[in-house]
Amino acid sequence: MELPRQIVVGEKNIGQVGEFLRSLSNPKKVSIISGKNVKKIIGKEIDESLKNSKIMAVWHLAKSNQVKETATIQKKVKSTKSDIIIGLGGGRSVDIAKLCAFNLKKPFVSIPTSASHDGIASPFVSVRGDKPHSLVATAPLGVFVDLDIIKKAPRKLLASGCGDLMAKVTAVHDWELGRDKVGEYYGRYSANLASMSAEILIESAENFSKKNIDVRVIVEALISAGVASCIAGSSRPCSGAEHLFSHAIDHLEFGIGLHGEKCGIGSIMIAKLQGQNWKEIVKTLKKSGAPTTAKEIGLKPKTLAKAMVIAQSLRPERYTILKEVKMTEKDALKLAKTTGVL
Ligand SMILES: NC(=O)C1=CN([C@@H]2O[C@H](COP(=O)(O)OP(=O)(O)OC[C@H]3O[C@@H](n4cnc5c(N)ncnc54)[C@H](OP(=O)(O)O)[C@@H]3O)[C@@H](O)[C@H]2O)C=CC1
Ligand SMILES: O=C(CO)COP(=O)(O)O
Ligand SMILES: [Zn+2]
Repeated sequence: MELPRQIVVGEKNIGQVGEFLRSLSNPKKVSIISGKNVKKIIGKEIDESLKNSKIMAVWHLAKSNQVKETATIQKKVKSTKSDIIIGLGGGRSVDIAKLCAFNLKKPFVSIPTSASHDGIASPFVSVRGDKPHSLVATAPLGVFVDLDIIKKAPRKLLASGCGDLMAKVTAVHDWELGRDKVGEYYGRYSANLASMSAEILIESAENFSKKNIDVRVIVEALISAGVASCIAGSSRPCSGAEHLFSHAIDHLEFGIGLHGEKCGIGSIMIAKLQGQNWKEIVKTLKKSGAPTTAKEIGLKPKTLAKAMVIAQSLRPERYTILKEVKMTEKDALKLAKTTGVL
């Protein structure tokens, strides 16, 4: 089992990123994989901090995490002979850096600029191929968070992270089904850790308002969920049928909604199928500013229904509640209507 060695969650601390890297493994040269928006916002501060710590930085800007583009970036990163590979940004940049670091056998450092997903501290990379799935890569050696950057990021990204957290309610339930119905390995500790990340959000969201959202709680819960995956050795505690629903939407029509938005909406419907308290999920998502309807993310009823029908086939080996129901498009539409998703 591989776990992050050092996790720093601070406020207005981006200027200390150079010191953080020095204390971690004293690199001379680092490759930073990021996106153009993120570089524009914090590129200067990072360059300055690294310069002060006498670390040379090479930037690589990624537009997509498609296999071809990732391979091109990896080639460029390799040629720099960097000591550390940093993923700076949302899930896309963090994933690309994680994969490059793994393939090039270099340490990986995660510097999320949005709390939009739980890949921040996990060893997994979501891969876009014929059938979406996650690859085991490397857990980050270090995770460095500046909450001030995350607070200033578009609110939609934070809300997406809340959707990815609500997914743990249904993912852990599916894991229990796998244990009970097909004798699958079930790690109680990692399951409880993942459940706790969702429970903490459910409790905290009671006090959320538009102007007052506890960003630290959300970031810490996402990190804990990633650590739960490290301990489990798979994304099982964090990804169940609600993730399959999200992957199925991407499979049918790429570009709809953010990852966590789709997972959050999926968890409402999957919780209803599981006989869990789906209304509590809706309440928490609403309090967090996350979408609870298909319309809010531009998801058409037809795509929703098809996604629910094909979801389980995308990962047949992972037992979920969808194995226990014979889902038709008509059933899916009914489910979406009874839960207010449509
Ligand atoms: N490995 C894992 O376990 C997981 C991986 N994922 C993967 O992560 C990806 C989704 O991540 P997500 O974060 O939702 O989306 P993206 O990484 O695509 O980020 C969405 C947008 O937000 C921008 N952004 C990020 N931070 C800031 C900021 N502080 N201020 C302004 N803009 C900002 C990005 O800018 P820019 O263009 O500059 O990058 C980008 O345009 C998917 O590819 C998914 O497969 C999701 C969940 C788990
Ligand atoms: O998004 C994830 C966990 O939140 C990763 O899950 P997958 O293994 O389904 O890609
Ligand atoms: Zn997820």
